[in-house]
Amino acid sequence: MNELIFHQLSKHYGKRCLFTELTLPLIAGQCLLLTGKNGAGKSTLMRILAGLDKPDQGEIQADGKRYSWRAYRPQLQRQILYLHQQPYLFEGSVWDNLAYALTRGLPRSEQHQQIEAIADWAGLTALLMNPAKRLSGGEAQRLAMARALLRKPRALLLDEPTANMDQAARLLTLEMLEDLKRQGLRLMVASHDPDWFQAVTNQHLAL
Ligand SMILES: Nc1ncnc2c1ncn2[C@@H]1O[C@H](COP(=O)(O)OP(=O)(O)OP(=O)(O)O)[C@@H](O)[C@H]1O
Repeated sequence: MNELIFHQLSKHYGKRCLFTELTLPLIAGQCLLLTGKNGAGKSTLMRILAGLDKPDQGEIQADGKRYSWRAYRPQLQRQILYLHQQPYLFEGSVWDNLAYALTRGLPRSEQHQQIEAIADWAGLTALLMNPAKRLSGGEAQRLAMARALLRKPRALLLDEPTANMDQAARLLTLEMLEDLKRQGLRLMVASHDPDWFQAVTNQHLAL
């Protein structure tokens, strides 16, 4: 059993309702596309799923049991990673940023192997010793994805992942998302440009 379903999710700010009693399954190997106009609540919803913001109410059905959002919050923060469209990168090199995501106490050889493998996957090998803060928008987004994957999440939530990218970088991102689906990861993509993500989308939620 490998289920991860959100039930009865609601969020208001004052009198304004962003969403109410939403049911939302995150399915292994599938991508859910999230659309809605500016201010519709896409980022808020993703931050709630990742345990970063509180809903008014909500429950999680995970692996055969049902939990309140509050009780399951620590697991959400570990299992579901939210990537902002302008990823926060630490001072230091690309390598340092990747190393930061690895479990403490990992043998040095294992650490090197994991960093080199993920850098290769994300097309960052030639940039490993470069300062992370000097990466282009597309490179920074790929580093953020690679760093998140080293934490072995159950789901990755990407907020406008291709904003400010050129055509080649967008295509590369799509290929990476396809590959993550093949590996069985749950994906959610918030975008104002749904046509771009049509090929990787399995479900569509419009807020
Ligand atoms: N802490 C807060 N207090 C009050 N209102 C908030 C708070 N955080 C967000 N909002 C409001 O909630 C609404 C939803 O914001 P959110 O960022 O989730 O929208 P979005 O769909 O991601 O928008 P965009 O497409 O512009 O990124 C907005 O009107 C925003 O101003």
